[in-house]
Amino acid sequence: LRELRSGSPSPHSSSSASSPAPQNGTLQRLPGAIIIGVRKGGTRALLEMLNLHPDVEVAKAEVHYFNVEEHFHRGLSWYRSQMPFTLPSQLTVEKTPGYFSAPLAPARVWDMNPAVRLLLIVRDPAERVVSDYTQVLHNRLTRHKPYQPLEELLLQKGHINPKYKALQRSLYHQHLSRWLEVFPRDQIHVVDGDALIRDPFPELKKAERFLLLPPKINPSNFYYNTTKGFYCMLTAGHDKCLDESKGRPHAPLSVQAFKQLCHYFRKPNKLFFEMVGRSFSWC
Ligand SMILES: Nc1ncnc2c1ncn2[C@@H]1O[C@H](COP(=O)(O)OS(=O)(=O)O)[C@@H](OP(=O)(O)O)[C@H]1O
Repeated sequence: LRELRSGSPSPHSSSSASSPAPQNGTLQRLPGAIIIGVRKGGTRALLEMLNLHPDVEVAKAEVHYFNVEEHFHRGLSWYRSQMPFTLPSQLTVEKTPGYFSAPLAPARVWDMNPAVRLLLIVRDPAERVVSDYTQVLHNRLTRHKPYQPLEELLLQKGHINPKYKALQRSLYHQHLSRWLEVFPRDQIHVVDGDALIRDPFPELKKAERFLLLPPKINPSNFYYNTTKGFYCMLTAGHDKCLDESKGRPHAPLSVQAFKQLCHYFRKPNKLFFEMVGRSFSWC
């Protein structure tokens, strides 16, 4: 438990677990838990909701340490400097959805701390593709860059184009198998992102248990915001919804193309269900 809380590095890593600059008895510590993905799975919602717990402090921005070479080569002291200040009893959590599909990330995370707890939040992979495209589209429109319609990227001569990056990011079994080459299954907790949208509290309870945290998150920490169309958070009189980049209207896709997408994911989903030992009611 102590190792989990302090995020102690493995004997192979060169730096110590906490920064040398204390602030009111607090230090910056390596994370004891990381939300590794998936992109557009609900990683921000999960991080902010875990942050409701008094024993949890989170890195506000995505750190991209294990998946971006330039960051990784800055070393663990740089990584630690991106973390919040915490007391020894608190758990530091960071989220970078890009870790999940980054080939070198599993071994690098293990080298940092083989006892680190990993959270993976998944969502219907077909919906995730549309969400992923919608985000890229939004970024391109904001920068006045040209863009292709989703259907053009997704289909080639009427068939699913397996080279489309957003599609590949939804092949959860492929990415998870790399993590399972390095980490034992029980060190990776799978969160149902669709369930988190419908009713966050039960998913948060399970995550709390997995992280060995005392049960402090309550149903009263959540309320459904009809304007936002999502659950928002309430703590100590503060009301917090995620920003407008979360829960955007999705880009249009024909019913036929969406059906093809669902069909395409049938086999990969089955492999993923076998890997995690549970199934999800995806399209
Ligand atoms: N409570 C609450 N409020 C708002 N949004 C919520 C919430 N819970 C889950 N979600 C879903 O989170 C999706 C975005 O996922 P991520 O945060 O992982 O996206 S990102 O990869 O960091 O860009 C986002 O996906 P889209 O709806 O496709 O935008 C949301 O559906």
